[in-house]
Amino acid sequence: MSSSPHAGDDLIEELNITVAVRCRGRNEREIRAKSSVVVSVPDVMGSNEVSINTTDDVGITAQINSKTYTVDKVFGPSANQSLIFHNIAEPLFADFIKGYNCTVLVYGMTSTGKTYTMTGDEKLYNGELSDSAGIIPRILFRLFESLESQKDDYVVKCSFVELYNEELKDLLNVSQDVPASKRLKIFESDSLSSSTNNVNRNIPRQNSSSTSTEHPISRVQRNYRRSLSFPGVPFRVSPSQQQQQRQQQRQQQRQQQQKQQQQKQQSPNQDQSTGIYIQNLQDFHINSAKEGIKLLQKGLKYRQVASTKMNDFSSRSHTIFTINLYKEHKGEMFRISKMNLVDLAGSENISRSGAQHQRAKEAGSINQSLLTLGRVINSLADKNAHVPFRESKLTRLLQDSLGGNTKTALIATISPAKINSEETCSTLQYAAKAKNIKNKPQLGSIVMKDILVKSITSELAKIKADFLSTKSREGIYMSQDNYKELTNDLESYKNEVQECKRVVESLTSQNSLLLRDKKASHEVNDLQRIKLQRMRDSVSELYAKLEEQHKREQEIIGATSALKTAMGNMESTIKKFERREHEFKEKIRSSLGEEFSRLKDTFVEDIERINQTEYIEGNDVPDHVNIVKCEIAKLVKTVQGKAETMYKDCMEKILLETPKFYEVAANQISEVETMLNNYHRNLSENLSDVSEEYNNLKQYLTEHFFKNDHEDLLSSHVDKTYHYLQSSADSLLHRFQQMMNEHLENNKEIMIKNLRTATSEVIKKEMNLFEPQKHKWEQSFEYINKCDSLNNTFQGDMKFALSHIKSAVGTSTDSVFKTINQVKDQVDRYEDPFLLIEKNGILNEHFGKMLKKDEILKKRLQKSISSTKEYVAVIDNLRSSIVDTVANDYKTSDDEKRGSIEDAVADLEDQNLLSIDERRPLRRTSLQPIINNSGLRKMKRSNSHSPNKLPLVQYVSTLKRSCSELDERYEENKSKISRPD
Ligand SMILES: Nc1ncnc2c1ncn2[C@@H]1O[C@H](COP(=O)(O)OP(=O)(O)OP(=O)(O)O)[C@@H](O)[C@H]1O
Repeated sequence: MSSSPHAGDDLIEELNITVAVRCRGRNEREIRAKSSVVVSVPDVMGSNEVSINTTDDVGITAQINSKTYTVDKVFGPSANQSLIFHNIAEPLFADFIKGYNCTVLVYGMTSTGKTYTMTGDEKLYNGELSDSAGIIPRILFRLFESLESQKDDYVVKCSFVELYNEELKDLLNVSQDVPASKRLKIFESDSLSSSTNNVNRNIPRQNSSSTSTEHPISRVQRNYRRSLSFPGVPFRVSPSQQQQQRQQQRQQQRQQQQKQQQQKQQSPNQDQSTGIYIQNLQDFHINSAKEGIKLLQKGLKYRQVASTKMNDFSSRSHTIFTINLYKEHKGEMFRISKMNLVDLAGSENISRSGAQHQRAKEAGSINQSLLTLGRVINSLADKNAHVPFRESKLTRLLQDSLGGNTKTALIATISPAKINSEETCSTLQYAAKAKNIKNKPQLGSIVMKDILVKSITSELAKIKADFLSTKSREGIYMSQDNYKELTNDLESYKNEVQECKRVVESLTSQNSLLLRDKKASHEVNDLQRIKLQRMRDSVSELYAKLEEQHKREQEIIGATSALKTAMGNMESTIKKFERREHEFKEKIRSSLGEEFSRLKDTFVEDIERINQTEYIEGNDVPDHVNIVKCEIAKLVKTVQGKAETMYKDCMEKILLETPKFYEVAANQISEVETMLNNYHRNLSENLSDVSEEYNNLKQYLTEHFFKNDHEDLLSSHVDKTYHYLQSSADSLLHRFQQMMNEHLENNKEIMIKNLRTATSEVIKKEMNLFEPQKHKWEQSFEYINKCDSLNNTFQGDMKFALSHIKSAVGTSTDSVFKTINQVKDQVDRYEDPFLLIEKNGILNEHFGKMLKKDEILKKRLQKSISSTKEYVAVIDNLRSSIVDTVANDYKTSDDEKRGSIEDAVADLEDQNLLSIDERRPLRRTSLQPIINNSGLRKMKRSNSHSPNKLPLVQYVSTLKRSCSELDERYEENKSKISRPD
């Protein structure tokens, strides 16, 4: 709904909304995120411009590319609460005291310090505010300071309303299950007057712009139950009291109608506008700042606050703390003014704030209402006919403050960090826009003192009655109904508490689960963000590549079109050249073709003739070669003969020496053989002696050794022993058993002694017999030694003989080698055949002749070839002359055509009309003298200076003349060549 103009507006001065920007320092989150500062503001204050660099540029470029917004005042991170209050709130406060309705709004992204600015630290320390106290507590203190310093009477009331998810809530009167009739509703004063029986409709609304309260008197009457001295403790009213009240109301309505009439007369320009108020919202009387602070604290306790990713204590609702002031005005009247202190919930990027479920719903609602507020600001700034106030409750509530009749100040709070730059830009944009909104501030309405006093008195009377009734019931301090209601309430509260506890428990467990989910989703989000960043990077890279590609394509397209044009030009030129070429070819073919072919044939014939004749005439080289061959053969034969002789000599010598050598060797071998035989015989003899002795020994040993009969000796001894034993036995026979051992013992030694003697005697005898054999045996050893020495001698003799043979063979070998070396030396001493040939006079003579003739032949050939080359060069020259001439002939248009003529000549060459022989390339330089001498050079020169002056016929005749000249020179050369030197 747009604010409609009213009669008398012309008299009211328009005033722009005061817009300030407050930029806090980077908070911990932003520092942790290493998000740079992109907002330029003064440290404290002193400028009205805010710049923000949304690009990645730095330095001067950053300054140039930054966006700048102009507002009324800018406060930096060092601006404290007191400074903000003095600069923004205090001027409005002065107006508020004067009787104007005022509004202070804080607007901005979440966590930028809206609540800090508006409320700050509201607690009291020894009855004093802290430095961090915000605007509301400071205003409350300032208000009572100011009021108490003045003599004027006053009444101060406060209300605190919250707009949460598009639902209004009285933060000072929080009760569960509020009946529908008691719910807060936004009303416009006109609609109220038509839809309700409220006494207010009959009360003159000198200024009905009050947003939270209708006319104070009606408010007093409607909310009579409220205690003035104990705000927040609601009183119940009995039906009889209600009846009584209704009667009083009706009476008062009548009185008010009369007063209204009077007031209209007093202030005809007032009460001209429509107003917004909240039905059922309770306001509480306060007598001091402390009471106000208590109300504020009570309301804040019920405010919707939650922890979000961006702010640990994020306000999830919009709140309006209203101070209503009834200030004595000209004795019997009181002027009503109000101060609306609005703390808006922060706009937030749901994906960044990590809001889910309830938080996301809240954020959606907040964003929606802020969006509407933005649209309202835009419409007002652009002075649109339609302003969408009705699109949200927030804008409806702020209808009087934006473009209405209040004095308004807007504080836009911003973050300096780059991560919030998008939201900061949006906030600044709205702030800058809001600066253009014009309000028409008007003084508040007036109420008669007696009405105010009466309403308060009646309210007090009700309270008093209540007290009296409770007192009369002894011990019961409130009415029975109230008591019952309270008991019921208490029961239901108990149940609710139990219920709540259970809910809290389940919510706590849910919360822990949700927190876990939140953490996980944060991690996922972080990953996604990184991925997104990477993708963004690659997309920007691709864009850059595309850009480059596009540039190249443009270049290629340009080049292609240039080429096409060039091709078109070339094609036309080629066509022209082709036509001219054709004509030229025809001319050349007809006029010069025959001449040149004739000339070419002549030269070819001549060259062949030269080739044939020069090699055949006087070619006696084979004869000389034959002679040389013969001489060489003779020499070879001589050498062979000498070699054979030498070989024969050598072989003869070898044959002579070899038999002698073998004779000596044979003699020596036979000597050795004789010696060998002698030795062998001696050895055999000795060995046969030895073998004989061996045989003898063997025979003895087998036949006689220990086989000699010594019976006599043995029998004598045995007999002796037998007799002795017999005698002993006989003597001892009787005492055999006693004396046997003694006897044997006694005779044992004797027996041994006897046996020993007998044995030694036997051995002695045997040894005597063995002695001759032993002697022979020892002799056989001598034979063996003899044999050995003989053998050694033989070996030595053999060695000697063999070494002799060896030396004899060595001598003969040496002599053979000597002979062979001699032969070799003789062969080596033969003369070098080449030297022989050198010395050979006949050979040398013939060789000389051959070389001489060869020289002559070469010279002749050289001359013939050079002459031929000259002729060919002349032809080449002629050809170029033709080219020049023809080119000159065609030089009528431009020089470029020369190329086509050259091509034509090349074509003629291809057709074999101009070239003599491909295998002999022509050089113009070698024919320079001829060309210089011929008339062609002159002709060429003259042509080059004066094109088109020599007609083709004239040229051909000159050509013919040159040809005949050439013929003459050729004949001359030919005769020179054929003439032998
Ligand atoms: N200028 C400032 N100086 C010191 N601290 C500040 C300032 N501004 C904000 N803060 C601090 O930043 C935190 C967030 O501020 P506050 O709750 O006021 O933000 P908000 O804009 O109200 O956020 P939301 O919209 O989520 O309610 C608080 O702890 C507050 O103390």
